[in-house]
Amino acid sequence: MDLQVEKVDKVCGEIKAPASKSYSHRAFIAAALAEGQSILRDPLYSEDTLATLQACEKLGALFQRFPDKCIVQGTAGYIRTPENVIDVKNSGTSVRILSSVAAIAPRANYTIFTGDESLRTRPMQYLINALTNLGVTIVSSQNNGTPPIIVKGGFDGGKTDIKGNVSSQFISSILMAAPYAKRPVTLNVKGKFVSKPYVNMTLSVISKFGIDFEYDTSNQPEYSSYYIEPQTYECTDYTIEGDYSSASYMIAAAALLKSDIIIKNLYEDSMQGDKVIVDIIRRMGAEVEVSETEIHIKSDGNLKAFDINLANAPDLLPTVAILMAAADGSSTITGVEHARFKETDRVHNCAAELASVGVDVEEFQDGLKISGKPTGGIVNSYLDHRMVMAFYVLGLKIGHITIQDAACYDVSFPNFLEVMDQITQ
Ligand SMILES: O=C(O)C1=C[C@@H](OP(=O)(O)O)[C@@H](O)[C@H](O)C1
Ligand SMILES: C=C(OP(=O)(O)O)C(=O)O
Repeated sequence: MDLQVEKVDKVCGEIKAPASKSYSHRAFIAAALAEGQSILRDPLYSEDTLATLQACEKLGALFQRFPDKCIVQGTAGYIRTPENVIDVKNSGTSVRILSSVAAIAPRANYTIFTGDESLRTRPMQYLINALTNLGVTIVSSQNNGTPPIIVKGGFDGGKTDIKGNVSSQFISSILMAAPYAKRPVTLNVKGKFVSKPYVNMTLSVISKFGIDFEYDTSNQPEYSSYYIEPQTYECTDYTIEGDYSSASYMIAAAALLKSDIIIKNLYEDSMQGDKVIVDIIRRMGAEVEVSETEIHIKSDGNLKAFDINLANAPDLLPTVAILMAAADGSSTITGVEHARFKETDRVHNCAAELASVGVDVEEFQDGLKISGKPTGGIVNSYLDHRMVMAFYVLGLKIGHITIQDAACYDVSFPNFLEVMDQITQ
């Protein structure tokens, strides 16, 4: 499906941000690992989070899905080996976190994870190495460090190191499965630690499900250390907060256009790194009032250039790139080399597609230098949900944008188009 986007004048209304993708993945997995019945309130049912939910069902948990909640009968860690391979489609979070989880299945059985063409390029080697040191048998089927991944049951535990510069999902993965290792697990994250807020989100979820852990981050940037002893996840009643990454498209539209909009379900004390989008639009010139559970944005649509490091918020790269393209002057994004290993190489593809709509862009290894002015044109989405949603917002500002292969916003934000229609009427 191609999307034709035309200019609109203003953004207004009151809207609820969709539920967090990252918290939904973690809540589904923690509930699947818990003893007893958990209630997960306001979860996100998108293509990615459903990939995790269905994988957890194949590993033995029972899910009853309702629009506003999900009731999960957990496995208490006694997971079973699926009858067939598990296809997690486009979801990096699923393949990364569930690879460690599959290792707690009974010994001698194998779980196989695969996914779509993009997923089969996602790096896994650091996780494979770190789990191997913990007594797990795990291989990349083609021996090239990417999925398909084959995991044998059996997670001994012990001590392992991992480099933190490629994906925090490797660290979240080991932390989520560690309580069911035979022995305590010590995980040292070495060197640069990108996307760290996501690891803090993992710790927050496992702690809500009764898991105790210790950590020491005082030696950063050399290393950060995590320690978890054998224990059982407890069922709980857990509410999933709104998603700043998904909301970033509404927030960006509000900053770029004349606006007066309230976005609910965004928590002021959220641990999400992508919360920085609020500071970004403020620095660019929008007026933002933040209260405990919502934000109120007003803008005249004129934005100033600025520079930012997005190492802790890589999913904002496409959103911030289009904001910069519409701003006056020249702006720079740094710290996002790891965004090259997402659904697509987002550093390169953002540069290519901004150039194709008339923007001056310079690409470097860890970021982009961007100076306006976009004129419009045809945008290749590379089947990447965030490229679709970001360029859609740019289209609302400048008009005359056609986005190819645009249906993939389903991956994280199934009602994206309805929500955008609602606020631009
Ligand atoms: O753990 C998570 O939920 C995520 C971690 C981030 O990945 P990296 O840690 O690979 O940067 C982020 O890009 C992804 O969308 C979700
Ligand atoms: C990178 C993303 O997700 P994942 O790693 O789960 O595929 C994303 O949602 O932008």
